[in-house]
Amino acid sequence: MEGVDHLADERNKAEFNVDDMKIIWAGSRHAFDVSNRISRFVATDPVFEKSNRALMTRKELFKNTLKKSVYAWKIIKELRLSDEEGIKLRIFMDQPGFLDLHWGMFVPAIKGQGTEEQQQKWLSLANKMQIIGCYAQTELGHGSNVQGLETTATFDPKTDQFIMHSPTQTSSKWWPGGLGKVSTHAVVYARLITNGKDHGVHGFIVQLRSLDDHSPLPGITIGDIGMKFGNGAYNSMDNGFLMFNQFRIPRDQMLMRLSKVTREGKYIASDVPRQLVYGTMVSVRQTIVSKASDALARAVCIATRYSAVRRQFGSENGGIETQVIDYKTQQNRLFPLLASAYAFRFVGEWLKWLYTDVTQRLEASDFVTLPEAHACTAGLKSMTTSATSDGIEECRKLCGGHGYLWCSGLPELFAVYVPACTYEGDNVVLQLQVARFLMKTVSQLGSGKAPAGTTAYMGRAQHLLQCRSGVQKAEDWLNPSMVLEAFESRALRMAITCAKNLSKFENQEQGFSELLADLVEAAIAHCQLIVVSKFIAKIEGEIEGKGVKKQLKNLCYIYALHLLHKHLGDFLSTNSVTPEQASLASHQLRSLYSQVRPNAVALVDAFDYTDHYLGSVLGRYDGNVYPKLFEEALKDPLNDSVVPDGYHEYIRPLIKQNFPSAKL
Ligand SMILES: CC/C=C\C/C=C\C/C=C\C/C=C\C/C=C\C/C=C\C=C\C(=O)SCCNC(=O)CCNC(=O)[C@H](O)C(C)(C)COP(=O)(O)OP(=O)(O)OC[C@H]1O[C@@H](n2cnc3c(N)ncnc32)[C@H](O)[C@@H]1OP(=O)(O)O
Ligand SMILES: Cc1cc2nc3c(=O)[nH]c(=O)nc-3n(C[C@H](O)[C@H](O)[C@H](O)COP(=O)(O)OP(=O)(O)OC[C@H]3O[C@@H](n4cnc5c(N)ncnc54)[C@H](O)[C@@H]3O)c2cc1C
Repeated sequence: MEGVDHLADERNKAEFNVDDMKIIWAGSRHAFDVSNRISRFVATDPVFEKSNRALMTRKELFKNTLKKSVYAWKIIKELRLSDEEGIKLRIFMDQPGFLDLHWGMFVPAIKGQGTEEQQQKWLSLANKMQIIGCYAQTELGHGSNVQGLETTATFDPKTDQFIMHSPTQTSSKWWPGGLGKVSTHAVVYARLITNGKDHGVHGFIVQLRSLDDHSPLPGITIGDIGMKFGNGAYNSMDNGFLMFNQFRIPRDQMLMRLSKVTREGKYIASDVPRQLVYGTMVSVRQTIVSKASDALARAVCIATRYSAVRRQFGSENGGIETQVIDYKTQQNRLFPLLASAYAFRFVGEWLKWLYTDVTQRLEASDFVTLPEAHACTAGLKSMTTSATSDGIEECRKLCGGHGYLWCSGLPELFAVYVPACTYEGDNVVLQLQVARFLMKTVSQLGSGKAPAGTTAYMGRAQHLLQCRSGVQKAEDWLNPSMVLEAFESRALRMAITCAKNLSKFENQEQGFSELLADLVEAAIAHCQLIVVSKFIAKIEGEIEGKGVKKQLKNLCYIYALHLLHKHLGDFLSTNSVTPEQASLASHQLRSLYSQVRPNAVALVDAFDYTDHYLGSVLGRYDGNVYPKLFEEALKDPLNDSVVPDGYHEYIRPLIKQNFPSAKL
């Protein structure tokens, strides 16, 4: 029934004020207002219609993305939207495209690595979108191993230019978003060579296409790398390839904030760590964590609303059947994902703070917290994107058969989201960076240098290696210090075991290679501890709103205890908990599920997503699922005619068995 709220009963059950929770989810009243206003604006503007994109050809989809992106930019300029509003507009537009890379990587790379002069020149063009840029780092042969990139930038002192060259097929740039068809410029990462000496990978601003007719400049071969996973989905993006044939750029287009090449060809390295050349990746990894909570929340919102609408079994005497959300199995799969969405939100907020702090320190030439910022952004990017990808797929299964329909919104969400496990650093490669950081921290224990920040717990190694969990009854698992201690002792013991095993090898690098799998597990345990501890810090802080804190506490303990349950092997093998304590945790978890159940729909309403953004018949706000599924089915082009195209050619001859005789 149109206009009826089929989920009204669910909403009436809520034991907290949803509007207050919306503010907590958004981060502040101001952030909520911006998000709410921009999402409604996008939802009502026909240019941002997206329901038809799965049926578009690649070319149509690409052109449609251009149209939306340019329209978004026009709105940003005409309405004088702030940066915050502009970012929200792009998010709610919900179609990956060149704007993401221009604003998300090209501009930040110039800001982070360009001199004041370079920033003035290039940012004034980029900020007005008079040039469009992308981030060209990955090559056909190397992505993870940035030091293995092959593209060269050789200084020619005669002409005061760099010669950009792709010496092999594998040195072709391959993957950069926006490169294939749109970008006029790129920040290109290449090996800097002066006087025959290789100084490693540096960034260069390179013009790729004519600003008059968009044709590639002579010496440049460029194109799109082809279709990617899923219909619609990430195929709106022109990920590209690029080869240079002795292509020349002026010397002042090397990004020279971190190191310089003089007119004479002298290389001057500054005294800042060389890793700052990777700074753009660190900044994007930080934003990806908040985006993980967004994507997971979308999937969970769809699965929760649909689970409340969907009924199967349990009818007595022809009465009403059971809502599938009432099955404990459904709750055991769904509620930890709901809790994870909130957990990633709060750790994302904290990571933003950490990133801002390290940026300010770097400006004051304080590099002390850089390794921790790198480890946290890498590890949390890895952990949250892996959990979110798995979570979206789980939500699809939670919606049964209808979850597999395109109009559930879940297949496309998965297809767009899953490459997050790969871009900005393969998730395993990133956890290995965390593992290196942990091994270094462990090796310094007892040296008088106290571990700080997220590894401060390692400073209590003596206690954490010996302690036994004090949990005696199920409710003890609602005690923050008991939960934290279990996670800390598990993480520390896993790290120390790795360090001990490493020390058995004469050659540390060989040992590291042998122990890769264990090291990744230890890194994940450390990252999960960070997320749990930041959630606990959140619920221990001031939280306004009727009943809000209680809900967040429930979600926090669901998050922690489901991890304990999922990684029980780690907790038991490190003696961080006993089997009896683990079974008390399962008991507590079931009780928490019962407390969340009446609040589940309201907890996903707090995300404040519009039906446009969700793009899901199953997740509609009004729960009016079945008539809308029919409407969607009838829109399919196969239903344009009752008798399908091909009937006379194939079906009729088959039925009548009168096809021409086959010849061998
Ligand atoms: C109007 C519209 C408005 C707005 C639009 C707005 C917003 C959009 C915003 C953002 C976009 C958001 C989401 C993205 C969406 C889509 C995706 C699109 C783009 C994707 C782009 C990419 O993928 S770019 C390419 C990414 N590539 C990688 O990530 C490569 C991964 N590899 C590496 O990072 C490194 O090579 C390595 C870290 C794995 C190893 O490096 P190496 O130099 O070999 O290092 P080691 O020898 O191992 O270590 C040396 C020491 O250096 C330390 N280290 C390494 N990296 C860093 C670092 N980054 N920072 C600090 N320190 C670092 C390392 O730990 C070692 O330390 P030691 O102490 O041990 O010596
Ligand atoms: C949708 C999308 C958008 C992208 N956009 C951009 C962009 O805009 N700009 C850009 O420059 N790049 C971009 N990329 C490229 C991306 O950054 C790389 O694909 C990514 O960094 C992974 O590198 P790779 O492809 O070389 O993977 P590989 O490193 O080849 O990984 C293959 C396998 O090897 C494993 N592996 C690799 N090294 C190790 C190791 N040391 N130890 C253990 N296991 C290892 C990995 O875990 C993985 O299982 C994009 C990629 C995608 C999918």
